[in-house]
Amino acid sequence: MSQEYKGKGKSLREEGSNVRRVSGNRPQYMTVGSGSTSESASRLQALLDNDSGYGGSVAGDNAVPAWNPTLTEDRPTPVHTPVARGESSAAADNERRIQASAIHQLWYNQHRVALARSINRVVDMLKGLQEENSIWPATYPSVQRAQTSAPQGPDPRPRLISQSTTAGPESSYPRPGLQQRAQTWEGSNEAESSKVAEGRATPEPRLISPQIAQEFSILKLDLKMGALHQTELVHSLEKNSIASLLDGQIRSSIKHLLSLRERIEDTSSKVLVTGDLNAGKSTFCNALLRRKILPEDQQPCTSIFCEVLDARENGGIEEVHAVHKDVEYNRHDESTYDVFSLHDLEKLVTDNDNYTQCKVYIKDVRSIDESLLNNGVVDISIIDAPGLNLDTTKTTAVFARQEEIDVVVFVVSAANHFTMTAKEFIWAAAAEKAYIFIVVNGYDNIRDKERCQKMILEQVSNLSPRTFKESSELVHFVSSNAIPTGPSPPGGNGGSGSASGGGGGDGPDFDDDSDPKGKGKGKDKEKIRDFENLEQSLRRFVLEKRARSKLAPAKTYLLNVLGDVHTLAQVNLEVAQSELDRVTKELAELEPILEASKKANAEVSDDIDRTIEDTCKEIYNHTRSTLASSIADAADTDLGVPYPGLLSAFQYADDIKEAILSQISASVTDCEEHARMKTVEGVNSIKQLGLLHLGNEYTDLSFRSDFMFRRKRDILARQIEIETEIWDFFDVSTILQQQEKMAGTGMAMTVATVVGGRMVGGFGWVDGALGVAKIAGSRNLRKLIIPGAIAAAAAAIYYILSQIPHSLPHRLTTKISTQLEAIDYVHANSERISSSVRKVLRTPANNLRVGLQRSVEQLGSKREDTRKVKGESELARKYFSNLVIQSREVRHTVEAVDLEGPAPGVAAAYDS
Ligand SMILES: Nc1nc2c(ncn2[C@@H]2O[C@H](COP(=O)(O)OP(=O)(O)OP(=O)(O)O)[C@@H](O)[C@H]2O)c(=O)[nH]1
Repeated sequence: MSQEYKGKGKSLREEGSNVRRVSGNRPQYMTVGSGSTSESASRLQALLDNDSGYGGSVAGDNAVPAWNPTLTEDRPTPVHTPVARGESSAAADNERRIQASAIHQLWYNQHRVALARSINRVVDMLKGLQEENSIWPATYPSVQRAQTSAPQGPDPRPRLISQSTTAGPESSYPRPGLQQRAQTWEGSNEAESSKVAEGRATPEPRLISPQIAQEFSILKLDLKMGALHQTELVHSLEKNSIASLLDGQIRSSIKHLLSLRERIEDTSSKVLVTGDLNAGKSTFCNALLRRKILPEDQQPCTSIFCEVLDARENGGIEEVHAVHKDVEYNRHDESTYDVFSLHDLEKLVTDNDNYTQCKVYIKDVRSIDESLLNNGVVDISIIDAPGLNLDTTKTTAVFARQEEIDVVVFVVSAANHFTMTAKEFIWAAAAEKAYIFIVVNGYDNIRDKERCQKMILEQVSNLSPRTFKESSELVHFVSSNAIPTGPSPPGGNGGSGSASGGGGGDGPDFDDDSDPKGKGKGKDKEKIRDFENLEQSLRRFVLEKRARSKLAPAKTYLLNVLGDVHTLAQVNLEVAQSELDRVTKELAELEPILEASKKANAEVSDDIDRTIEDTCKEIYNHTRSTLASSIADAADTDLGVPYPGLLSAFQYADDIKEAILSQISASVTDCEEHARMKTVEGVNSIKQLGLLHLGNEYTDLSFRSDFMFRRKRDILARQIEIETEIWDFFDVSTILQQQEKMAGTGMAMTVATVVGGRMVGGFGWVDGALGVAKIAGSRNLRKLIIPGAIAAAAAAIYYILSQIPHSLPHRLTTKISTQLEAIDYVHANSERISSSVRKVLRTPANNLRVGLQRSVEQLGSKREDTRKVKGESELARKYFSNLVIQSREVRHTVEAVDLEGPAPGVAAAYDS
């Protein structure tokens, strides 16, 4: 950094050469010296040369950008007008001034740097806040009201920020210029309709007390919409909308901070001279310049702002630049202004439609320790504003608030005191400028001077208490027209070498190069002395107290913005913390639920499988056994088919067949009915599982059991095709079976049985016949043999035919059973029924599985979301807790910049 100051060191080492250094576009300053600068003064000056403004402690601190290397250019050694004093006393005076000036500059630099560094930190802070706000939309505190209307039930959102925690001393430190705002808020709060309060049903989780909300000054969200109260508006907005509004406020705050930094780095100061119409503002400016530059008239004449600057800033050329409307003045761009000579000024300022302001470059005729413009310390320009009236009050007030205006000099007519417009202006300006320099002009017109002073001061105490506190320095009673002025520009107003005596008519008449101090007599002398006093005070005010005028706005703004940032950080820290607590709790609850859900998912899946398998197995077995026994017992059951007799035996066989088949079919239907019932049970048990594990999230599917087994009824008749054969009617085994059954039941053996049995049994019957023959004798036997045989045969035939109703069903059943076996009927049907059930059960089962899976997935993604929120909240908490600390630190630094105390150095130089 020291390199940046090489140039300066050189310029100051050239001290004594008494030449003005010209470097580039920078305003030029005189680097002068008496040649008799003492060692201590040189040391101080050298110290100043090397003073980067940061002191030794901050070498290498990258956070602070390099200053303009011309830092010390605004504090060269003042040159002095030789006075008629002893040479040694003049030299001592000179040295004292050099030292004082240097000390003052060191003091000034120190504060300036502290503030500039704080501005940098706050800008970084705000940029960080902006970034954070885009990731984690910051909460803007709302006013806490209608607490009683807040529901008492469980609130899933973070807890309220209690008034006691946020309204502590940390957050409510005094900040400048907030009184009015606080009143406005209080009034509006009271006026809030209960309807609106009721309408806001949702309790806002991040509330702070109205006091804190009122304190927002810089980052206050300015919403002007309809009749809704501002707080209501903020409240009714989405969090993201608030965040984007806040982003806008931060952005404009950063912009303002950067312009403030530019301003405090700017070495020049602007003095705005304003006041009532015809109060003598132009006369006062001319008196300050000791030249009749600005037109004076008994009628209001100044209609535009005239900024008087040192001609050195315009290459030493005296001229007027009339700035075009709606363009920004740039001296190097002639399209932004028109050039006029000084004597055109009168016309320019009185009758003007084309220009908004004039830049008047003049050569300063005064010496460096007398002149305000050319004071050797800082570039000063004087702005003569139009007289205030209802039209111009606002414009001028806006102008006065412009950042580059350091000092407002208010000219008030001693005869008129403060008019209403004057009061309005001062009130408005007081918000921005802590102090106003008041010139009570035309004092020569006042007879009872004491009374005038008393009344004016009383008014000042009401208008600007701080100015009143320093009224000896800031309120001056003068007669500007009594000050002798130099020659006016060629063709301009005023006369060469004569004082302006237009108003009072008692102005002294001095020669140009004569010493007015020496020639003024009596009252005039007094007036001149008063004016010189004013000049010294004004110099002090501008030069010495420029720390206040230039640095105070930066300090004020910094304190305000830091206060806002601090409050925002505190509120958001609490919000982030409660958010973190909430999600941590939520996560702690969620994790086991998720795990249980995963486990349940697997278990339920097994349960479902088991239910389906068990049901199907049971149905299969049941069907199989039912059908098997139904087929086997078909012949023995009452088929309900009456035997129509031998003639219809074949029809009878067909009927029997049909009856057997329909019996089997009926049995199948029974099995299906059973399966249906079991399916309903299965579906219900799956539903129970669903309700158990998914609760309300379970979506039940409507199940229509009557839709099951609808197609199939005549399948069996088509499958079985049995031809009735003759032998089916004579089923011997059935007959024998029948016989055995009868024997078993104790019935007597009939001949036919014996005969039939033997006959059917083989040739054994011959033996039987022989046996009978032996008993009956052979002759008799021979007689009996033929009819006997016929009878026996007839009996046997009869018997056999009579057995058809018994034997036929068995025979047919056997045949059907054989065919059914061949087509694996029992298994096929059992399989059909059970697989149909399986299919039906799979639908709710899959539905439940999907539901369970979805539930697990939802829980999983909820956990992910919660984890994300937790991560973000953690970062936000860290960020805001750092911000709380940082903003507090910077605030302490800014508070330590004491602009109120007496500025060291210069006072000693000018007090003498
Ligand atoms: N008696 C007396 N007359 C003064 C004094 N100062 C100014 N005047 C006169 O008052 C009249 C108005 O002075 P200006 O300087 O033009 O007033 P102004 O405030 O600049 O006027 P506008 O800018 O047009 O509002 C002139 O005639 C001045 O001579 C003073 O101290 N005493």
